[in-house]
Amino acid sequence: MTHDARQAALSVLNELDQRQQTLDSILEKMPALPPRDQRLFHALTYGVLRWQGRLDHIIGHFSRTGLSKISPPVLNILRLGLFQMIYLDRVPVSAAINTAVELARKSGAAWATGFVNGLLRNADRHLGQVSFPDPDKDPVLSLATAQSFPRWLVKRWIGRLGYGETEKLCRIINTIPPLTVRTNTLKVSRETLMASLDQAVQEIQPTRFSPEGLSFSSPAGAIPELDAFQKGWFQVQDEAAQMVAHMLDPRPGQRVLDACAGLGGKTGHIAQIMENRGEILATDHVAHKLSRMADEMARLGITIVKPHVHDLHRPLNENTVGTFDRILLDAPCSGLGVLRRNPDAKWSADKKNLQKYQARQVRFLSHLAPLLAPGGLLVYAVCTTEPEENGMVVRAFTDRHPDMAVETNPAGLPDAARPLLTGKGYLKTLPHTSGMDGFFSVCFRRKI
Ligand SMILES: C[S@@+](CC[C@H](N)C(=O)[O-])C[C@H]1O[C@@H](n2cnc3c(N)ncnc32)[C@H](O)[C@@H]1O
Repeated sequence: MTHDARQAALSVLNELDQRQQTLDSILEKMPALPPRDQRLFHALTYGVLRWQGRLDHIIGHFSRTGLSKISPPVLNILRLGLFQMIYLDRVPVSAAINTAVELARKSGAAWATGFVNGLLRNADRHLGQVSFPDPDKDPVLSLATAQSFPRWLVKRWIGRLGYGETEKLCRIINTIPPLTVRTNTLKVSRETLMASLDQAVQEIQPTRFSPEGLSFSSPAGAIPELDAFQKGWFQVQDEAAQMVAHMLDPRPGQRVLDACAGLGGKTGHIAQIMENRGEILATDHVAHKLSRMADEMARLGITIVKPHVHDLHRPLNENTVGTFDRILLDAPCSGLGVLRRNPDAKWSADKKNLQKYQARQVRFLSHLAPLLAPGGLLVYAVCTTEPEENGMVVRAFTDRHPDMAVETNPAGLPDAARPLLTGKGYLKTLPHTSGMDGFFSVCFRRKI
């Protein structure tokens, strides 16, 4: 991978076009660039993915060749150039165009150099002439184009939330999300952590709903380089995600199953609420995630977590793993509530198939229910607010498992977060109403 920020961003965008990996998984494998290049790389990659739909509309206005006929790498070069011209004040227009032309030259297609140069110079002179679809004539197309979202998603949101709210939601998803961390209360208090981070970050403040959270902007360096991180004083976690372990209400000394533990964001939180006493079986079907999770637990000073590779398409064997007082299913989902952090997911056609996610979630819940001790609690959480993955999963699950009842007033939830509960006991967050990621969680109690 090159050290040049623009070339690196282009490589990542081209790799995403192969549709086999997510942005997160590509970035994980990428060596870090020098800090200044890293910031520009980040701004370019995330910015282009956020604004891709709008950028394409503008490119379409100035191109005589239809977008589908432009080769994907050249289209990405145009998007990168245009993005810098429109959204990055600190990059002079001439630099945006010249570096795009240079990328085209290096791409090997001789014709592309003149095409990129001509189109971007034309766009610079006549940007004001680009018109956008009229919201009165076609609200879906208008919002989808202006705010850069796929039409199917805007149509679904306007149908459910109305035009005005959908516009607010789209606007906030296109902003850079706050950095939020959760204090590791096994090692430090939120106040001490806040004081220790004060010099290294800007605009630091305690979170409103979570008792352990802090949000801030502009850290001086990469998060893993901060002294407080190296001491294991916090984990990076959005405030909405910080609600989930509280919904589960784990107690010291209990047996807990974290069934989709991944890299251990919720596992660490559960362990700290349990005061690092008891046992957490942390399962996932990806072994290397669990080995990173184990390193993460060591950093946090947590000793009660046992990683266990398991594919939840099969039930866990009760004779081997036993029963649990608490079970968390932080389920794989469409992720449509976290598009602000994962803008590449906007453009994944796979996300349309919500029935596929729903069927998997109901199946996983059904495999976990028999492992819950009578009177025990099971939390189902997803980072999406689409009904197919929220209430419809709850109904399908409780229809099949009449012994499981929704806790309408979960005892572990902090008082400050109670206003986020619906009358049915669902905890729902949306970025445009609370500033948090779009999350859904619900707590079931086993009656017998
Ligand atoms: C939402 S993520 C979990 C995030 C994690 N709980 C956290 O807080 O950091 C969902 C997890 O489900 C896992 N997963 C997906 N399919 C699975 C399966 N068939 N069996 C077990 N785990 C699965 C994924 O590897 C992923 O880590």
